[in-house]
Amino acid sequence: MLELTSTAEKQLSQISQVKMDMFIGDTLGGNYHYKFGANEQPPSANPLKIEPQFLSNNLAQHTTANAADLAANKTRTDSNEYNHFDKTLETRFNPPHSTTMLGGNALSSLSTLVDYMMEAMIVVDEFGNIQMANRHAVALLLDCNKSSTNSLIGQRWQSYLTEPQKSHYQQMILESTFEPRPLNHLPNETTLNMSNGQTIDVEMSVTHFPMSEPLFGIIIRDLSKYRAEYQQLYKWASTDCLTNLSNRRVFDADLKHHWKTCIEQGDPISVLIIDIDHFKSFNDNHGHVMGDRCLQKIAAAIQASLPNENCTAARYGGEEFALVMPNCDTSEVQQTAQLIQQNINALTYMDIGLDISVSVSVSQGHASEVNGQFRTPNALLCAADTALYRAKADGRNRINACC
Ligand SMILES: Nc1nc2c(ncn2[C@@H]2O[C@H](COP(=O)(O)OP(=O)(O)OP(=O)(O)O)[C@@H](O)[C@H]2O)c(=O)[nH]1
Repeated sequence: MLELTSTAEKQLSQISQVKMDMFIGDTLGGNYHYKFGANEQPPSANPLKIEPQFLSNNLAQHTTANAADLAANKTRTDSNEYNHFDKTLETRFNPPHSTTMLGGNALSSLSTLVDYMMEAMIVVDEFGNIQMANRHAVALLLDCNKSSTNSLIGQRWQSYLTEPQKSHYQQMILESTFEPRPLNHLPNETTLNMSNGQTIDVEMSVTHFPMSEPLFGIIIRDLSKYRAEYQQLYKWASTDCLTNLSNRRVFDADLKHHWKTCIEQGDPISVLIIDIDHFKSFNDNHGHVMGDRCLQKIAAAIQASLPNENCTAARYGGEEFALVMPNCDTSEVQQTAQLIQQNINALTYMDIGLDISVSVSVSQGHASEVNGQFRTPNALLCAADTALYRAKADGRNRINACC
C-alpha cells in the first residue's frame, strides 16, 4: 500500500486544476479532499478540504449535465452524424483554459494516480506516444493480464484508433499545441484496434494536463459486454421468436420509413399479405406442435422468395405474414407472390413426421402505391388486406391484386 506524502498531496492538489470530473475521498467516505474538474473553488476555508454537501451538490449537477449531453450526443450518433467532437459539447465542458501550468513534480503524482485508477487509463504526449499506462489499460488494449504496464509505453496511441477518429485525433493533437483550448472531451463511443487484430467498442474521454510539455489523460471503458447485451435485446424486441422473421413492430416501422422515402423520391412501394389456408384444420389434425413447425417452414419459404434485402418479411399475426417491398411496383410484387405460392405448394412435411399427402396453401393480397392513389401507408396496408379477403373468398390458394 502506497501512502501519499504531504508533498504528494500538494501535487495531487495541483492536478486538480485540470478539468476532470473526479473526486478523491478518504476511506471514511465523508472527507473529500480534492475535487477534479471544478471551476468553482470549494466553499471551505481550507482549499484542500471539501465539505460532503459541496460534493453531493456538485456531483448532482455534473451528473445531470453529463447525462443530458450524452443523451443528446447519442441521438446524434444514432442519426449517423459524425459528431464525436461536437464543438458545442466541447465549449460547454471546456471553459477557457487556465493559464496555470502544473509543476514538475505533478508528473510523478499523475503517474501514481494512473496506477491507482480502477479504469483503463493511459497518458500520451503531444505526439500521441504513450507515456503512462495502468494494468487495466494493458488488459484492455493488449488483451493480456500478464504483460507489464511497460508493454504499452512508447507505443503510438493512434495505432489503436480506427478511422475516421484516427485522423481526427491526429489533427486535434497537432492543433492542441497551438490552440488556447486544447484537446479535451467527455466520454464518447468509439472503436479501438487491439493488438490481437480484433476491435472493441469503447467509451473514451480525453483530458489535457497543462504541463510545459502537454500530456493527455485518456480513460477507456470497454463497452463490448453492453453492446452484446444491446444486440441480444434488440433481436428479441424485433424478431418473432417462432419464425425468426421480423415482428409486427418492425414491419410497421419499416412500412412507415420506406413509404416516406419512396414517396419523396417518386418510387413505387408495395405491400403483400399472406395468410395460411385452413390452418385451424391443420392444427386440429396434426396438433399445435406440428402447427408451429409448419409456420416455421412457411416463414422460411417466404423469406427465400424475397426479391432483395430491402424488403421486410414479417409475421403479422398468428398465421398471417406481411411483406413491405420498397421500389417494387405491381408486376414485381405479383411475381414475388407467385414465387411464394410455388415454393409453399412444393413444401412437404415428411421431415416433421407427417404423411407425404399433407400440403398447405396460402392466400395472398397485394397493393402498390405508384401514382399517388394511396394517401397513407395505412391505406396501402388496408388495400392489400381487402385484396387478401377477396383471394380467400374466391377459393383460397390465390393471389389477388388491389385494383
Ligand atoms: N400452431 C400454431 N397455431 C397458431 C398460431 N397462431 C395462430 N394459430 C392458429 O391459426 C388458426 C387460425 O384460424 P382461422 O383464423 O380460423 O383461420 P384458418 O383456419 O386458416 O382459415 P382461413 O384463414 O379462413 O383459411 C387458429 O387455429 C390458431 O390457433 C401459432 O403460433 N401456432
